[in-house]
Amino acid sequence: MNAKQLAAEAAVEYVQEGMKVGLGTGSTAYWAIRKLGERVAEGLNITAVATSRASEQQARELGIPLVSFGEIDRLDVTIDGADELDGDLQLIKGGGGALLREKIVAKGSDRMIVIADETKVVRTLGKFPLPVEIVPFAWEWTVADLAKLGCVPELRRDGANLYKSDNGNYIADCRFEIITSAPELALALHSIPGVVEHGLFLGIADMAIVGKNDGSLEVISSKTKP
Ligand SMILES: O=C(CO)[C@H](O)[C@H](O)COP(=O)(O)O
Repeated sequence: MNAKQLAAEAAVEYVQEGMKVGLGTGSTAYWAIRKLGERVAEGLNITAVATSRASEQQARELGIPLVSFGEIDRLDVTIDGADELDGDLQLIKGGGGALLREKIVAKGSDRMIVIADETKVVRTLGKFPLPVEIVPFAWEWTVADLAKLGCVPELRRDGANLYKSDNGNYIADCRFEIITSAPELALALHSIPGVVEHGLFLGIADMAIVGKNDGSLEVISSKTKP
């Protein structure tokens, strides 16, 4: 079993009968959805919402019952991957382009469990370019404003075209040398009108389950969330 699958399957053990579950996006979340599908096939009764069209399709194929956001007001748990995480459970997400939906779903969950392999754990965030979802309108100005924050922003591409998120927006991948204060950066990003959301997840994750290549698991718990 690879390290991503190991972490994902350990996280799925936290899902109990009757729970409302947020399904993450990406190659690690894929394994969690797969395992959840197995448990549903064995009789586990849950409902779920997905953070991307890709995860929604996977869940449908596996027979995981999906509900609309109008039918529920909160989720019990969300299981999702990350591009980087530090020891304080600050995350960079959005490598798969789903950061806005992922943040909405994670913030609407009583518990967010991050699943990752050990390569995602860093001392300081910033090596992975920070994904920022921006509206297409006047994107040139938004990208110029992002550059003023000390990064090199690059609009994500999808072959010959600009990449569009499930929400119809662009993603600017912002290359910082290092992110010295993620909370300050988050505030600065939200002050730019064309920014819809950014991939810094601060004070949102409750625990991370990290799979290692030697087959072991490390659990990092939040020091700030009760
Ligand atoms: O934030 C995400 C998608 O928007 C993913 O969780 C993140 O990119 C990690 O992906 P993977 O598990 O494939 O490494």
